[in-house]
Amino acid sequence: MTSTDPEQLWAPANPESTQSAKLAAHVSQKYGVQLSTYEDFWRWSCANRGDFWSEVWDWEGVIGDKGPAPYVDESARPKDNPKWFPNARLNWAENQLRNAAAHPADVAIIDTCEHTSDFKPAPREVSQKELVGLVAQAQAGMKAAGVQKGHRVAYWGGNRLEAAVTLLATTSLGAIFSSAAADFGVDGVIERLEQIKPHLLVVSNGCVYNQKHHPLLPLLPRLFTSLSHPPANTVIINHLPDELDDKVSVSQFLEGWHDGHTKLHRWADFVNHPAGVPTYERIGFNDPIWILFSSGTTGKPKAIVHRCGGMLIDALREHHIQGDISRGDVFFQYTTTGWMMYQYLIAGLATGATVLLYDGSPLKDPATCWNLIDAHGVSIFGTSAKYIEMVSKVYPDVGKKHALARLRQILSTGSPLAADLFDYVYANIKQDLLLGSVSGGTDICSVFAGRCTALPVYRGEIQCRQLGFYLDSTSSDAHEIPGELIVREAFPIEPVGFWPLPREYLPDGQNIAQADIDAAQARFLDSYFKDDAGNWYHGDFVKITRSRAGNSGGLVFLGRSDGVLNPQGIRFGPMDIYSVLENPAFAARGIEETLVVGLLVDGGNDEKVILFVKMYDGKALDDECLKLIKTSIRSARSARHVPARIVQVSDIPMTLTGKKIEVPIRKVINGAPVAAINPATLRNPACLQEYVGLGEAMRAEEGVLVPLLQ
Ligand SMILES: CC(=O)CC(=O)O
Repeated sequence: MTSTDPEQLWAPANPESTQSAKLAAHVSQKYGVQLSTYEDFWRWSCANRGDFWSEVWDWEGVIGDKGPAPYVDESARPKDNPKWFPNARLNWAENQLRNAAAHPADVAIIDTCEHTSDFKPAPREVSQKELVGLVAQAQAGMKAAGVQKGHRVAYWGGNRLEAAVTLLATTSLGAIFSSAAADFGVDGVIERLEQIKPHLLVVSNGCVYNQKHHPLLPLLPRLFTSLSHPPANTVIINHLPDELDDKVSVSQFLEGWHDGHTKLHRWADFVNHPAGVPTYERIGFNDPIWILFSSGTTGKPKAIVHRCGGMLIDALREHHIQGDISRGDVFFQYTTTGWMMYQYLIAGLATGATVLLYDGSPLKDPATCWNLIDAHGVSIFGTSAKYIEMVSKVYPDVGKKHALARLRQILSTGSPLAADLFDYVYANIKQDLLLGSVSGGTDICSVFAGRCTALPVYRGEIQCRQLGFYLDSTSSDAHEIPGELIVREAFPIEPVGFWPLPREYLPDGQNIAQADIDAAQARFLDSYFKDDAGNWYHGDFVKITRSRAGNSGGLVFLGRSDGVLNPQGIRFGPMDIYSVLENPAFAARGIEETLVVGLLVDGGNDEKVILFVKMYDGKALDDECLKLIKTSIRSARSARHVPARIVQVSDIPMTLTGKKIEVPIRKVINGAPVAAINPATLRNPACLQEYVGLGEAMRAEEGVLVPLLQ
């Protein structure tokens, strides 16, 4: 330990009893190697990729046929996107439901949602056996509707039981799932469905958020008439009772809507088939399983297709081997169906744990998640860094108000977790738990920098690089020096490509133009690969620390790599600023949200750091607050980090998944047209125009006469 090492905040009581340590011992013995530390194991897993992932398959008892070795071409670069387990056959849903046979009465899913004064459904507990039956029924409905391997099934609605059943039934047939959250605007949904042309749409009649009913049915006519190929069948789920609100009556909608293209069904009718056990169509490891859309802000959303086998074995690596989640655990990840954390959550079923679903606002009543944790004995709670920050401001004394008796891990993602919030969690929520800041994202539908139960937690750092991923920064072995996050070796959760995939994956692809397939694959290559070595570029700016306690190096994420700031040659990420300001002291001063970007000056040779600040209603950015911001940044970082301008704005633009958009706003304030930003990808596109005006004014004041970015 050196004086610059961050404080160790937690350490496992019994690291050798963790799954990762046991697997390392098994590998050491089997391969005659000595893997004494996590770092040894991580290095071995990166150097022996076929063997490592094959060991994960065996250790996890994956149901299916692994096929013979070799399991991957070890010489292939990430850019070659090699096929993994080329002869394997497996089914994702079969593996998620595999615990039903031995433990039919275990609770598989607890389905909960936000209440209103006139809508208070009790939590639904669904046993393993019941879940299998529900999937069999939904599968029968899908078969009757003609759904087959490779067809797309889309879901639009809340994170409720029927969404999970739809996902499981879709994948049981080898069909491809895609989902949009209930709060996605209809334009965003049109843009997604138009790209993937689903055969079947399952849609909720509405949901509750912020104690209000949000009906979706009124949006359906616009959706259907806008799609060039409306789904042949649409199934409507009564998540809100008909009588709640006359705008949401499913009966009226079913009677009133006849467009002749899509056939409407009630969920209850669609699944009206005998329960029993579904059939499982085993497909190839590299066959598509679901399509996620990236929250890119220019152009159409990227339709990222993930591979079946990778999604299965990597989730087991993540949840069981590195997270020690297993039967008896209750896993609650706060998510909507529009975020990749949805798949991350449902994949917890394969461990035998109970998965808790909650649909609604996590903060309208800030006690909500903590009440669920107490009421249902949640042991693993996943949330976002933003949520933890908000809780620290609006409901700080969680640990005094809640027992949190079984809680042993809190996972945080979505954006980097500031060091102060590590302190907050350990001081105000619970001391004896693993606080895992984790990072990955839509592009890989998983986590590749994250938690490991065998390792300590250091303040402000992600614990480790996950097994099987040769993560590095472009500053390479010069650890502690920030650089771009890259993956140096191929990995099995690399997406198959963007939709539409090459024809070998398209059973019904005869109507897809080759030019569209080629354009999608070219966009895929362009999105992630930019050097001759064929490394994967993830788009993050990161610092990987020296290894401590054998942890393979901790990671500090510093913002999107293309949002890197560089005033007077000092490179730093927006997170360096956010981590100072995301602090209850600033919330108390009225700061709600901030965004940092660079304004190019000196012909583009230099830039000035601009901090946009949104204040809570009725609060103004006064001189005292400005002074506090500057002095805090100066003392926490350096004088070079102090923004050249601090500007109050009415809103900070956010993607549908709640991410700030530094890169497009940087372009806008430097003169690029706002039309390049796709408004359907934002929660609050109306605020963009304000940034156009601010950009013009700032450029005029800085004497920038010609816009420097297009
Ligand atoms: C795991 C993640 O990285 C989640 C996200 O930020 O989208």
